[in-house]
Amino acid sequence: MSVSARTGLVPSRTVKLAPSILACDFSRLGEELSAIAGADYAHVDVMDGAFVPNISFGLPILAAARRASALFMDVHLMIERPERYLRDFAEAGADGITVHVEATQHLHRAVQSIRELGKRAGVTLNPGTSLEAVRPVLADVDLVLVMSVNPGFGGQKFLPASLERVRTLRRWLDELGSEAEIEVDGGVTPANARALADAGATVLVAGSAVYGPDGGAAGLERLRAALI
Ligand SMILES: O=C(CO)[C@H](O)[C@H](O)COP(=O)(O)O
Repeated sequence: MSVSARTGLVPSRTVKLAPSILACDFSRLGEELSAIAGADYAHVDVMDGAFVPNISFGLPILAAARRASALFMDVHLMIERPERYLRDFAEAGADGITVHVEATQHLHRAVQSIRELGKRAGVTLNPGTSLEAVRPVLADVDLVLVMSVNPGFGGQKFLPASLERVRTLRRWLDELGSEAEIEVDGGVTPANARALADAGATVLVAGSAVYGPDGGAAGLERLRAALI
């Protein structure tokens, strides 16, 4: 394994890359998914216009992506009361489903339902929400997603306080002996990818840093290079 140019240390964890299809050209969804075939996950951002001030897409687009690609579909539900739709998203092709702590009154039940559907269960929280909100379910989840922008839009600037949040979560998970992933989403670029990995992130989501304005996913290799 390579030595980090920034820290001089050997990273102990492999970092996965999860391009967000929110930034792709939807008129060419199949090609845009093929362009990221070398990634680890396809990140699928579902927004309802209520939990976040934007509407992205829903079940039919996930089902189309599922038909077009064998990639792991990493579905991030930015919707209110996600428990209403967990089965639908599982049946439409999700491999992992992540719900917001702010969007449900029954977090354990939502996580349990995702696992009962045979899917990887994730929880996430907005940048302004205390990390303590996820602590009660840490032993029961497969992934914690740290939002490093306020959710709702791609192309926003990374919030630097997210790095400390990743470090704290990594400590809490290590104390529990948990193998859960720590995923980071929002404003991830080659300039901050290495620091996030060193802080303990194991999955990096990136939209605008992967997909170019004219399509294609040249940014994927730039991100990978930044992690060497
Ligand atoms: O969840 C999201 C927005 O709510 C997006 O996945 C995220 O913002 C990625 O986009 P970018 O890499 O362009 O910041």
